[in-house]
Amino acid sequence: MSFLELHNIRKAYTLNHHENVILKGINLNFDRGEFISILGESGGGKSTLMNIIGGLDHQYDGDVLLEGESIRSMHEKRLDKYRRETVGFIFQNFNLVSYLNVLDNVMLSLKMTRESHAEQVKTATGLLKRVGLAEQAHQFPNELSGGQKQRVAIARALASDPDIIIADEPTGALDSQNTLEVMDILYSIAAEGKLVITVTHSQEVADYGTRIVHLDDGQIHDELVIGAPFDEVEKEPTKYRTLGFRQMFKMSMQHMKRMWLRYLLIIFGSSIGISSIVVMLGLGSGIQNYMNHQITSQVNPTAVQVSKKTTKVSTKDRNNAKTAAEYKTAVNKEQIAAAKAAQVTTKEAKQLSAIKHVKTTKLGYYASGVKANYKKQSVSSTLQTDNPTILSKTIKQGTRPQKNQVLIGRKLAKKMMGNKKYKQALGKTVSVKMAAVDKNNKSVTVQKKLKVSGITNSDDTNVIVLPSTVKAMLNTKKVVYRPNFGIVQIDKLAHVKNVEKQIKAIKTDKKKQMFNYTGIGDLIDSLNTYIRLATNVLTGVAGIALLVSAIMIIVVLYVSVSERTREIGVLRALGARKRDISHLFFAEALTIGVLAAIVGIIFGQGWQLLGNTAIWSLIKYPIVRISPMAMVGGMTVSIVISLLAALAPAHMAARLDPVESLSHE
Ligand SMILES: Nc1ncnc2c1ncn2[C@@H]1O[C@H](COP(=O)(O)OP(=O)(O)OP(=O)(O)O)[C@@H](O)[C@H]1O
Repeated sequence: MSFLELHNIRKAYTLNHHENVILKGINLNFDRGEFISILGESGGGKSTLMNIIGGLDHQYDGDVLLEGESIRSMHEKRLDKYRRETVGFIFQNFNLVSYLNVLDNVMLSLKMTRESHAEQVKTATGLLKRVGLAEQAHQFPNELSGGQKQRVAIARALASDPDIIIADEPTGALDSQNTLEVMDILYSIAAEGKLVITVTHSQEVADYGTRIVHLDDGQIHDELVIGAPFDEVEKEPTKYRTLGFRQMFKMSMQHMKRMWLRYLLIIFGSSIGISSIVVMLGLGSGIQNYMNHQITSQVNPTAVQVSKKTTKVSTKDRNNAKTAAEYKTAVNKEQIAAAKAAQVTTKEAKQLSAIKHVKTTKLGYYASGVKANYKKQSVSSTLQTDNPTILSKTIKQGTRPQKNQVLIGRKLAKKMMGNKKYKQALGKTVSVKMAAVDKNNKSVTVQKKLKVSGITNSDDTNVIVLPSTVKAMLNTKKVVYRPNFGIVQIDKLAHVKNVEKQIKAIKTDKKKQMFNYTGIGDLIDSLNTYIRLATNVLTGVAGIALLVSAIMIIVVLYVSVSERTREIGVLRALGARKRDISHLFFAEALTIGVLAAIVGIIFGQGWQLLGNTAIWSLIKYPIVRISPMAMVGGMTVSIVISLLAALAPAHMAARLDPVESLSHE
C-alpha cells in the first residue's frame, strides 16, 4: 500500500448539456519522500487533479486513498482536517491574503496548530528565514516581488507541517532565477521526507522531480523515474485545532483596518439610525418627565378627593310653600338634608382605606358660600380643611395654617391688598364667615377671625384651615363637626386609575354609587400613555434609518464577500471550516454594530446637550433625557440588526465552493 493512491479518477464538466471529460481514469501511487512532477499541456486537467488530491474537489468518480483511507467518503469535518493537517497548497498566483503582512500570512496556517503564540512566531520566523525572507516579515504582499510572494506561499504551506505539498504551477509566474530558487526550496522539502507534487508544463521544472508523470488529454501517458525517493524522516507529531471566533475576529479587524474608509462610512451611516432612536426615546421620556413635573408641581396626582355623590333633595315643600316663612323653612330643610347626605363617616372612610393600593384616607371639611371679610371688603370664597392635595410647593408666601390661621388663594390676597401689594396679606387677620346647621336643624352662621399664614399660587379665593379651626368655628354655635370629603392617598400613580374604578364601585344600601371623586392621576396616566405611544411611533419612524443601515451593511458585506472570494478559497484550502468563514463576516458585522452604537450614543449625547441648551432659556427643563436603558437598548438593537444583516452574506460566503473561489477573477 502506497502513502497516497489514485484509483481510476474520472472527472467531467457538463456545459450546455455537453459532457466534457477532463480526467479519464487516472491511476497513480505516491510515497513519502517523492518529488513528483506532473507534466502536461495547458488545459490537460492538471489543476483539476490537484484539487481532487488536495480534498478541495469531491465531485469526481474513482477514489483517492490516504494510507488506505478513502478521501471521497470523508465527511466534511474529516475533509477539513485532511486539508488542515495533511496537505499544504502552493498556487501559481500565490494567493496571499493582501491585508495581512508576510508574517501574518505564514501565521495563518500556524493558527490551526496548538502551538503557543510565541512558538508560532518563532516557527513562522524560522520558515521565513528558510525561504530567505526574514527581512520582509512585516511587509505586505503588494510590497513584494513575484518570487518573494511565492516563497511566502511556500513558508505558509510548510507552516502546518503537512505530509503532502501540492504546488500547482509554482513557478508559472516567475522568471528563471526565481524559478530556480523556488524549485530548490521545494526539492529541499522533498528531501525532508515529505511528498511533494508539482504541476508544470515546463520540462525544465519537471526535471527537478524524482518522478515525472505525463498527463495529456486527461490521461497518464507515461511515468519516468529519474531519481530515488528521499528517505522518510521521523518528525514530532503536530497538534492541531480549528480556527476559533477570536482568530476570525482578529482577521476581520485587520481587514477592516485596511479598508478603514469604507467601514468608517458605514459605521457613521448606521450611527445616524441609532442616534435618532436614542434621541427619540430620550425626547419621549424628557417630555413625559417635563409634563409630569409641571403637573405635579401644582397638584398631587396620587391623592384623590372623594365626596358623597349628591342625591336629589326633594324640593316638594319649597314648591308647595304658601308663605315666605314656609318657603324659608323648606329651604332650610333642604340644606339640612343636603348637608347630611354629604357627610362622610369614619365607617365609610374605612371602606375607602380597604381598597388595595390605598395608603390612607383622611377626612376633611368643605363649605361653599363662605365670606372672607377684610376691612370693608367681603369676598366670596370656599373653605376647605388642609389636606395632601394642597402641595407645599404651591405655597409661595408663608406656611401651611396652624390653629386659628388661614392659608389663602392669591386672588383673595389681591382683593384684600391690591394686585401689587398682595404679598402684604401675610399676617393680616381675615374674618371668615360661613353657614351651618345646628343641633336643632336650624341654619346658623359661624364666624371666626383668622390670621393669614400663607398665600398659594392658585388663582382663587379659597381659604384653607385646620380641621381644629373649623371645629372651633362650628362650636361657637354648638354645631357638630361632620367631615364631608375624604382624601384617598394612593401608593403609586400607576394604581390611581384602578383605585378610582373601585371607589366608583362602592354602592350604597340602595345599590347606588356612593362616591364621586376628583383627581388628575388618571389624566396624567392617560397622558403618559399617549406620550409613550407618540414616542414609540417616532422611534419607529427613526427605525427606518436603521432599516437603511441594515441594507447598507448587507451591501457592504456582499461586496466584502465578493472581494474576498479568493481569500475564502485559500482559507478553505488551508483547512478553515465553513463555520470559520461565516464567523469572518459575523465578526465584521458585530464590529460595525458595536462601533455604530457607540458613535450613535455619542451623537445622541451631543444632540441631547444641544437640544437641552437651546430649550433651557424657554422652559428651564432638560427636554431630552437619554436614559441608560435607552443606551443599552440602542446598543442591543444595533448589534442585533448588524448580525441579522450579516446572515445572508455570511451564509453565502460559507457555502462558496473552494475550487471556484480559488479560480475567482
Ligand atoms: N468549473 C469549470 N467548468 C467547466 N469547465 C472547467 C471548469 N474548470 C475547469 N474546466 C475545464 O477543465 C479543463 C482542465 O482545466 P485545468 O485547470 O485542470 O487544466 P490545467 O491542465 O491545470 O491547465 P493550466 O495549465 O492552463 O492551468 C479546461 O479545459 C477547463 O476549461
